[in-house]
Amino acid sequence: MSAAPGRFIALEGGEGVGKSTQGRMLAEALRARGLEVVTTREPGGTAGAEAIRTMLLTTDGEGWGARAEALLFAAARADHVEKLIRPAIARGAWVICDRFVDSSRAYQGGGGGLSDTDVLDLHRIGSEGLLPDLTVLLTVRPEVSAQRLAMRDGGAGDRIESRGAPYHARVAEAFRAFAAQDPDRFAVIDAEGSPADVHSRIMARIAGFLT
Ligand SMILES: Nc1ncnc2c1ncn2[C@@H]1O[C@H](COP(=O)(O)OP(=O)(O)OP(=O)(O)O)[C@@H](O)[C@H]1O
Ligand SMILES: Cc1cn([C@H]2C[C@H](O)[C@@H](COP(=O)(O)O)O2)c(=O)[nH]c1=O
Repeated sequence: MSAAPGRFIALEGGEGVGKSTQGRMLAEALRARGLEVVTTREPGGTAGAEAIRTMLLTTDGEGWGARAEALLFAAARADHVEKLIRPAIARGAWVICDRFVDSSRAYQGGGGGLSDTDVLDLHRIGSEGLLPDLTVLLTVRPEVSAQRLAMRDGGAGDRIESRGAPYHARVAEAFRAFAAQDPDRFAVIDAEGSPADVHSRIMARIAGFLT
């Protein structure tokens, strides 16, 4: 009998919607079933990608133009995919990634103005176009995420989180559009309500991968 296949699940959405919380809960639920689970995040997940994360998100210095920013995210992702994500999937692990290429499409594309074709070209070159088996898009009303962020860290955001409401509205709209274009890959989950409620909604969408 061949080993169960590895799976690649990405959690996506705007700032403070609960991706990290749900990633932890999902990992715990899958480990309880005896599965190997690798949790990781973007930008980051490898030493090189974490170094790029610091360059991208700390508020020192003059910041990056939209194209340089997109290239840096793609470079971080290339290292992450090559060194951590592909090897984990190949040995049969479940990879749960807090953000992946759809964040680049939504932030650098929808928010920053790059075309979706350009963002996907960078992903093709950097990561051979790897896509998650399932992208869980968590959605909440902006006032709910603002309240969660205020409770978590007083709303003190990093360089990208601190961009204004119009930028984040474009990001949210881009995520919605990508999910509508690709309903087989995206599961859009209402992320309002308790963490346990949201977790149950996610587990219901993951069920097909567990049989
Ligand atoms: N369903 C929920 N109800 C209430 N609070 C929540 C819920 N889920 C997460 N939180 C809280 O909201 C805050 C943001 O959650 P979390 O850090 O998981 O979001 P995130 O999407 O990973 O954020 P970021 O975009 O900054 O990475 C945390 O303080 C967390 O404890
Ligand atoms: C992967 C990725 C991320 N971003 C942005 C989104 C957030 O503002 C930060 C990451 O911070 P988090 O607290 O870990 O969510 O980076 C982006 O603009 N493009 C991307 O590809």
